[in-house]
Amino acid sequence: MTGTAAPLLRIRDMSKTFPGLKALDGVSLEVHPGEVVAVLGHNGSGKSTLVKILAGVHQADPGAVVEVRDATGEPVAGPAAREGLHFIHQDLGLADILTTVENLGLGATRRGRALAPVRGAAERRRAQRLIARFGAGLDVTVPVGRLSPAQRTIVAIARALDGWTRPDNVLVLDEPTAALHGDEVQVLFEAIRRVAASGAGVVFISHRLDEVLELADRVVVLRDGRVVAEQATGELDHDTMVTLIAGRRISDGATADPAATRRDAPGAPVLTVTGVSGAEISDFSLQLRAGEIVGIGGILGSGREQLAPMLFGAQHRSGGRVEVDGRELVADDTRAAIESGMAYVPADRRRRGVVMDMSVRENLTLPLMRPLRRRFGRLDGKAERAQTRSWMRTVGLRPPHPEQPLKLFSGGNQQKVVLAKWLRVRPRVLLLDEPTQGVDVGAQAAIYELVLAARRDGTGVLLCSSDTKELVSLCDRVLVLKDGRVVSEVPRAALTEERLVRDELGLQVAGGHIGTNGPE
Ligand SMILES: Nc1ncnc2c1ncn2[C@@H]1O[C@H](COP(=O)(O)OP(=O)(O)OP(=O)(O)O)[C@@H](O)[C@H]1O
Repeated sequence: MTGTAAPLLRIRDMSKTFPGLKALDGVSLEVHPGEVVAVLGHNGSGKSTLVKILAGVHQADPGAVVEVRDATGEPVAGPAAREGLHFIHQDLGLADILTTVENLGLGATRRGRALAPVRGAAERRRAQRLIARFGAGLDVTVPVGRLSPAQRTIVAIARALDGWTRPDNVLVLDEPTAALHGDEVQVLFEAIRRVAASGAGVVFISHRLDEVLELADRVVVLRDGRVVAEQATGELDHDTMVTLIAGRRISDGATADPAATRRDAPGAPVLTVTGVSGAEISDFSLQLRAGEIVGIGGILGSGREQLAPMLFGAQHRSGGRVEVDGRELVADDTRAAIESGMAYVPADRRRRGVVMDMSVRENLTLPLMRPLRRRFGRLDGKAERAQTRSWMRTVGLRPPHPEQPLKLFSGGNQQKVVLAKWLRVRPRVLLLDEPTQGVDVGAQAAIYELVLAARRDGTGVLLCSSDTKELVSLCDRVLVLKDGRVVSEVPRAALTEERLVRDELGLQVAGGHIGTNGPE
């Protein structure tokens, strides 16, 4: 709905200059009551910077105007204006060492109950109720740092909505669905629609264009910090949005066909997993061959999120065997896994993928220095810099500044560095967890190309993804997990999104509508 009422939020002429870079350049934007406005743009286009300025994390350059009004059109000033804006940031802003109960308690703190002690059972029940609204059953008493990315997203959403006080507020969500499965996304969308229907305004940032088409009334497209388009969603389709974001026509990579890029039939087994068990995983077995991409699908809690870290040794496994090229790996030993030729690109890049204070060059070089060593063990700086430049071009890093610490890059650009870092070592086995989470359509296509190239080189790829479109695009076959066990194996010929969703949810074939996707 695009109301004619006065906007709840009006931004005019917002710019932001970081040293050597103009991240925002004269951005203007309005959000009306009941309206969902999507802000789109390539990685590094300035979306998060805009959100961080609204949240008071960064200060805009002089001259910017931000007006917050209530439903009667009256301007709201000072702290009340800030209280009228609620945020879910890309990094979720949770305290990892605190439990869900305590993180939700922090929400209470903001609303003036700072000194109220966390009242054991009552607070726990309140936390469980809030979380249950999002269809998630999670242990609200363990530190949030031990939850999966999707579970943490749900805690952040519950916290933002718990802080909701008035219908004329504005909810700002920066890529809230990046770690969520389709089913969980629908739960979130229902919550967002309820918020908008009550008269609030919503700003929604996402790279998932189908979701934008489904949820948003209007899109505002940023390119290199400027607004380059503003249009009602009803006038747009997927391809037009891709073109507006990239500034040119590109494929979004969703049509990648692994069969077309196959060099040979898959080779010898590179990864053999037998009867592996651990948290949320029971008796998992798999044989992954050289030059094969095997997908792992499953909803939140299916075990999908635990599998890759468990095989890599980053998460405890209580039984079973993992062999790379026929050699057994010691459980829970990531160093042994790396030495065996295994590489792992985690979903949660901020915590496990990279060293944020190090530069792009250092992060890229870190896992494999041997080829760059010269006499007396010194690194060949020239070769290192050339290699860094080449990888930056390959993944389209923006801005192309090899010496800049990783923490100063946008989320999507950080993801590109994590991927490049592990592809550089040419692993035997590549474990990918949500590899395109948070990356823009152009980078997604580039990442798919890199994964297919790794496979052509004989790498065995295990692709764990909540994105069924991604699994269908890339995989030779997909194993679907449910309640920690493999419930189906879908070969390439039978691979469709509908089939995967059906298996992931454990749905029965109903009236021939679902599951009529050809032979197995
Ligand atoms: N603290 C900072 N210092 C220097 N540059 C920064 C800082 N924060 C962000 N930038 C730069 O500002 C630009 C905009 O980043 P921003 O995080 O807003 O992008 P984004 O559109 O949210 O990208 P993504 O889709 O990858 O999340 C990027 O080039 C980024 O490297």
